[in-house]
Amino acid sequence: MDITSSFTTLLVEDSMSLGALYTEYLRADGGRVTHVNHGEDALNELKQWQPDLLVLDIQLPDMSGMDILAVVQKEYPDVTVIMITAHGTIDIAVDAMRSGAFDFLVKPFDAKRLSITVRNALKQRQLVNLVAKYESSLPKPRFMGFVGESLAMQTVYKTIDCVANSKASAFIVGESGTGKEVCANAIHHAGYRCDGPFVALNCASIPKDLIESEIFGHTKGAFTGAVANRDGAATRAHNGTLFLDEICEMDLELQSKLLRFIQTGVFQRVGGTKEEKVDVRFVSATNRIPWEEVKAGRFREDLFYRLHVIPIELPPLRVRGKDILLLAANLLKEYNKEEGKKFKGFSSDAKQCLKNYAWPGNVRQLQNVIRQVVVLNDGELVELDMLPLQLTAVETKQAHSKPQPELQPQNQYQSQSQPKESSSFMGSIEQGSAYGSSQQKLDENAVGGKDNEIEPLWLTEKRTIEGAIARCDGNVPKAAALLDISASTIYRKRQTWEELENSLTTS
Ligand SMILES: Nc1ncnc2c1ncn2[C@@H]1O[C@H](COP(=O)(O)OP(=O)(O)OP(=O)(O)O)[C@@H](O)[C@H]1O
Repeated sequence: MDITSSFTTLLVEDSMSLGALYTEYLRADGGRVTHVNHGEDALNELKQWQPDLLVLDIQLPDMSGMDILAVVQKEYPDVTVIMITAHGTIDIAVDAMRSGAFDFLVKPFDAKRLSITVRNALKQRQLVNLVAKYESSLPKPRFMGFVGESLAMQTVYKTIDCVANSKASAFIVGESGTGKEVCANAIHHAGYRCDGPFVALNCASIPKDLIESEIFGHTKGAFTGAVANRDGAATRAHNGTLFLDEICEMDLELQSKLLRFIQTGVFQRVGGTKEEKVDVRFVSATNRIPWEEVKAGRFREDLFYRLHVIPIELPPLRVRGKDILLLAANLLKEYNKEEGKKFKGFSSDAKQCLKNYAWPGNVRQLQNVIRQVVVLNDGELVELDMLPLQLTAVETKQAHSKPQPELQPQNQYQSQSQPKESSSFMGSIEQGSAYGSSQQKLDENAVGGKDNEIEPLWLTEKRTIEGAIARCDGNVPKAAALLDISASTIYRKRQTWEELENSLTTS
């Protein structure tokens, strides 16, 4: 293919006669040329369209070609610039190349000289485009805070790229710990709103009677404790992104107020009388199945359609193949650094175990496991017996068809190669006696005794979680934070326990 067969050029040359001459040269080479003779005109043209080549005289009546070059480098980096210089300004032309111009031509030059420079410039453009195309077709191992090169994650990255510059509402679904917040952040930072604020609001962790004021703000005296006017998330997110995490946990009454806000961008503070208008892009997330919530009457259908414009599904870690080891290796490196350890990698048994495990808590659980291994062990290679018992026990991907309980944050992570006393590095919640006895049962089972005392895992988990809530004086969000799970996970689990208990009493 002839690379010069069709290219567009903006020629900026103040001399009418030279402009006409260069236009003729460029057209003879196959270019479509627009000629202007003032810098201001050039900048106006560039606002309307971007040529393949900008052939730019350094000395212009109203400004220097260097000023235009600076604008092009910043705002239109894909435009290739060739500077035209008189003998006395060669030094400036050299500076121009340092600042990103492709080449320069010294006046006077003939058609042949111009043609060679243009061909070189077009050839370089073609190569740059080819490399960019090739690079974009390669799987990306990292993307805007994500680590992962599986096909499933490449699809997520592509979707984020496509939606980032749109104002359409995005709705992220995925199990707990799959990276929904990372995704919301990526959508914000990859788009034109990146210089604006990113405001995240966890609808599950804010008490019901405070959430309206958290979103819309309040006026002084609106309720007991409202000692001053306060901006809500809606105001703070103006010109940016409002991330509504755990949206399905939102109270139905508030859902209707949110619907109006989403439709109009207009809201009123709690206790206020004035309407305020903001420009906000909405990104929502849930680890529930949103349509099921609509069918169950817990999530308004009209709100669902407003928010669920661009759905993004984050795959669970267990279906992400080689991402498990890629993430594990990255985390090992990171935690090594933080903990001053020297691990270089994983033994093949350990790798196999990590790959086979079902990861019900997804990336967050993997983080916890690797952190635990690094804190509790020393050496160069992570061996199988350094992994928590839970991983080396029976649960495999095949056995795991739906989200399972999160890993317990304490002794269940106990490394088999370490003494028990060293296991409380996460010690935000002390070991409850019920939890302690269940660990004891596990240990007894490990040495082959008292099988009849083993209870279902969900009961152990329930005791641990309810114990943590009791220790936090009934504050579910606080307990969730200390257990390193989300509040909605607790609510979901409570529902499941209830169902299990009901089925046990009826059977
Ligand atoms: N692909 C990934 N690469 C690197 N880190 C990740 C990835 N996915 C998640 N993480 C990390 O895992 C942790 C959990 O991620 P995040 O909070 O975004 O999950 P989530 O789906 O919002 O969970 P939840 O529903 O429980 O709130 C964070 O520390 C995040 O940085």
